[in-house]
Amino acid sequence: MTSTTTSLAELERQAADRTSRAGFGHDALIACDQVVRIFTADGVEVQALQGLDLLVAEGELMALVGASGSGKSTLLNILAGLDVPSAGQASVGGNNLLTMDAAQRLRYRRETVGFVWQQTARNLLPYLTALQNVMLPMQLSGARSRRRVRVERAEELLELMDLADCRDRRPGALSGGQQQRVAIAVALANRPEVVLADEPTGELDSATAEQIFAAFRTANEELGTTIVIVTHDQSVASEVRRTVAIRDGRTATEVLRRTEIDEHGRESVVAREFSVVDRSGRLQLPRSYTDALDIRHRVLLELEQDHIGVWPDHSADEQARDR
Ligand SMILES: Nc1ncnc2c1ncn2[C@@H]1O[C@H](COP(=O)(O)OP(=O)(O)OP(=O)(O)O)[C@@H](O)[C@H]1O
Repeated sequence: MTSTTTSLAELERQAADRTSRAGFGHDALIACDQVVRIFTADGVEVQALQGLDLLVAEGELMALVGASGSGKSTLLNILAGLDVPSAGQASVGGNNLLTMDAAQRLRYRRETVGFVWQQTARNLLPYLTALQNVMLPMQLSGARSRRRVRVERAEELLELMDLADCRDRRPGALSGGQQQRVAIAVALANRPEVVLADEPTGELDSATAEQIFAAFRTANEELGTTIVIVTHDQSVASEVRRTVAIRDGRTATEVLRRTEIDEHGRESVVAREFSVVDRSGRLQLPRSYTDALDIRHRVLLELEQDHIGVWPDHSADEQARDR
C-alpha cells in the first residue's frame, strides 16, 4: 500500500515536472530550449549549437559573447529567421522558429525582428538616401500607411539616432558610425519587438563604437525594443546588465551587473559571473578553473548544506603511484 502511495506521488511529481518544462520560458520574449544546429560540410558533421538554452525578457538590452566558432552567429541567424535549428525549441514573441511556413517567416523577418550587421554595406542600399533607406522596410512590409506617415516615422527615427542633418545623404557621404546609426534606424522602422546586432561595432574605432552603443541604448530606453548584441568588444559587453557567454555551442556563463549605492551615496556597478546550469543539469566549469586544478576527465562532487563541492579526481595518478 505504502509503495503504491509513493509511486503515485512520484508519478504526480513527474507530471508536474513535465508541465513546468512545457512552460519553459513561456513569459520570455526569446526562448531557446536545447537548441541544436548541425551543419554537414564535405561529409563531416559540425555541431554548431549543442543544446543551447537562452531566455531573454521583453525590454532587455543584452550582449552575447564567445570565442570565434562558439556558435554566436549560428544562434543569431536562427533568431533572425534566416536559419532553422536541427532540433530543440526556439521562439521569439510567440513565433515558433521551427514550424513557421515561408509566408510566416517572411512576415516575421519584416515585422518581428530587425537586424544590424557588422558590414555596413549589408545594412544599407548605397543609392538611397538615409531617409529612403529607413522608409524602405515600411514600404516592403505592405502596410498601407500613407507616404507622409512613412516620411514622418523615418524622420523621427533619424532624429532619435541624432542624424537629422544626414537625412538626404547617401551612405557613401556618411562616416562608418553614421552609417551604423542609420542601420539601427532601418532596423527599427517597422517597430520590431527585437533588434539583433552581429558585431555592430566591429569595423569602428572605440569612440565611434561608444556612440553606436549609446544609439542602441536610446532605442531600448525610448522605444522599449529588446536588443541582443553579439560582440567581441569588451567595452560594449561591460555596458549591459547581462552578458551571456557561449562556449562550444552552449550557454556557459552569465555576467550580471547591478548598480549599488554605498553609505556615502556613491554609485558603483557590481558585476558577478555565474555559471549556467542547463535544463539537464549540465554545467560548464570555466577553463581557467579546470586548468588551475588540472581537471581533465572526472570530478568528485559533494553536496553540502548550501553549496556543492567540486574536487579534481586524481585517483588514476594515485593508482599509478601505488603501482
Ligand atoms: N554553413 C555552415 N556550414 C558548415 N559549418 C558551419 C556553417 N556555419 C557555421 N559553421 C560552423 O559552426 C561553428 C559555429 O560557427 P559560428 O559562425 O556560429 O561561430 P561564431 O561564434 O559566430 O564565430 P565568429 O565569432 O568567428 O563569427 C563553427 O565551427 C563553424 O565552422
